[in-house]
Amino acid sequence: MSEDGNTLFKRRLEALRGRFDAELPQRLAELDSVYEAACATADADALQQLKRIAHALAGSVGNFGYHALGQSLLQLEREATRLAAAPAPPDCAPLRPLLAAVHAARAQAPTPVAASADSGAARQHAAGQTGQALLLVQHDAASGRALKLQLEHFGYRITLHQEAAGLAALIEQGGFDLIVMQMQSDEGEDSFAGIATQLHRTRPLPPLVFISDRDDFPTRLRAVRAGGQSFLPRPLDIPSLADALERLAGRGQLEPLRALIVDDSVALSEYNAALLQAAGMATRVVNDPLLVMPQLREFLPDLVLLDISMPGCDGLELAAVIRQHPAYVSLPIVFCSTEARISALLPRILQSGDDYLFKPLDPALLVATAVGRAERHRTLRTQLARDSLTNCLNHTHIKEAVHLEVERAHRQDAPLSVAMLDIDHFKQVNDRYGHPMGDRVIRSLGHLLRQRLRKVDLIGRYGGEEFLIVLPGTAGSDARMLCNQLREAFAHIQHLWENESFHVTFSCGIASFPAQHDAEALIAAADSGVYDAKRAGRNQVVLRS
Ligand SMILES: Nc1nc2c(ncn2[C@@H]2O[C@H](COP(=O)(O)OP(=O)(O)OP(=O)(O)O)[C@@H](O)[C@H]2O)c(=O)[nH]1
Repeated sequence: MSEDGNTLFKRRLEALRGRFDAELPQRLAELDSVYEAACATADADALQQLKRIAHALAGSVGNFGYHALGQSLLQLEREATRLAAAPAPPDCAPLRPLLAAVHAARAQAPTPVAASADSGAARQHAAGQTGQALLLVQHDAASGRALKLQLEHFGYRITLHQEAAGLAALIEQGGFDLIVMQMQSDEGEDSFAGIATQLHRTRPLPPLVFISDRDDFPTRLRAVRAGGQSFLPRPLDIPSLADALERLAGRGQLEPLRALIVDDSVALSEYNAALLQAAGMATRVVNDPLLVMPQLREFLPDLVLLDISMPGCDGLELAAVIRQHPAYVSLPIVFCSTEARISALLPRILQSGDDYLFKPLDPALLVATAVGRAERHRTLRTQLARDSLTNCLNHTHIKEAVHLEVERAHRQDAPLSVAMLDIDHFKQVNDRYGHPMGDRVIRSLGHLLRQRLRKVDLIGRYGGEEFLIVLPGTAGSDARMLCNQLREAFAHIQHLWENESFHVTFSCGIASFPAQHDAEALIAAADSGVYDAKRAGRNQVVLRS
């Protein structure tokens, strides 16, 4: 985390503690009054309630620095558990000194809240961004400008640099996500690569791709020694370069991991959310276990962090209900509770959960566990949901995404557009240049869409040479403008085959919610828009009303 990020994070935790401090007197007063009721009625149910409140508080206070208070609450909980299990009407007298100890511990000043969740294991999950910054180092002005233009079609923000002078300073100054560098220039063999080699010895460079006029072993070795992670010989195939850049930047994994936090304590769940957000995760908090199922469906978490002790439905019961749904059979569930409770329930916890953490939660352990589990789940789910040629969602999953987004648009009363893109005269591409070249053209369109669309947009390969994109919050007229930009960018991409280069276009149909009211109607209308665009001459966008 950067200095600023860390300061902001600390401030946020302090603010959460401020809220927790403000709520604490009321929670302790509630404990007192349940204790009074338990004494007056000698009722085991009242003792159970006392136990539950002490347990919930013990789980939260430690995270806000009240360690002595947490310990005294645990002792109170233990004693209440013992008394509630006694066969005779319970005698509350042994609880009085323990309750007094709770109030005494409350008077002790808390220790500062955890400063940072950063640790070796707490890796920042790369944040997504459109328009990655790319440094293009090309000696030859004309080919540099042409390459700049081609890469801009894919959505990269390009800085073109043409001389050895100033190159080291430019790279050292930073701010580039990727570097594409020509190996040879007329200033001498490897003049650029020599600079990269010097820099590479002293610091990590951004992912670096070399382009070379020569393709022999010594040249490739020099590229490796200069820190090059990819090497492409000329004549340069632009989609292959774009593929290499996407692979190096790991764009397939840029969407943040999602954690659903289920805990009846508002303060504790927000605290945990702040820790996970600081580690790059997107979070959603649910304080009422009965509201979890719709949130699972809408938020599609990569992990559920589940408190065990909750009123109405405890964490173990909730996990069992979640597992009844085939879609959530492999969703990681991490339970949280106090050590004594986890130890007692371990067999049941391991039956429906994947891991468990003791409260108060250790921030670094929480982050490491959550990120690690969520990352594995995401990788697995991605492999199942993605089309292997393009790395876009496959047919089933993009259709499912349309259904989910239509539901969301209904709920939020927000616009939504879907667009079907169908490559023009694709049979001719295959017939003339061969099937593998056709595959590369399909991949380049998938790549362009990933680069140019927002993170919230969904991209799927609907059929052979057909893509379906889902644009939440986007009205039809805006979608038409966007698809026309995509259409022009794609039409400008130069595909290279042997010594020939060629261009390909697509036709596009758009349909929007609420004019089309359900997912099937949207897809059908977008499809008929494609049909109209083809009939009108191809390489155009048709918006169906
Ligand atoms: N290379 C490649 N070709 C594919 C793939 N899937 C489908 N195709 C081919 O895509 C072509 C689609 O052809 P058509 O549906 O006749 O349409 P078109 O030639 O694109 O013509 P219009 O859509 O009318 O512009 C067929 O030749 C399919 O074999 C694929 O994964 N890779």
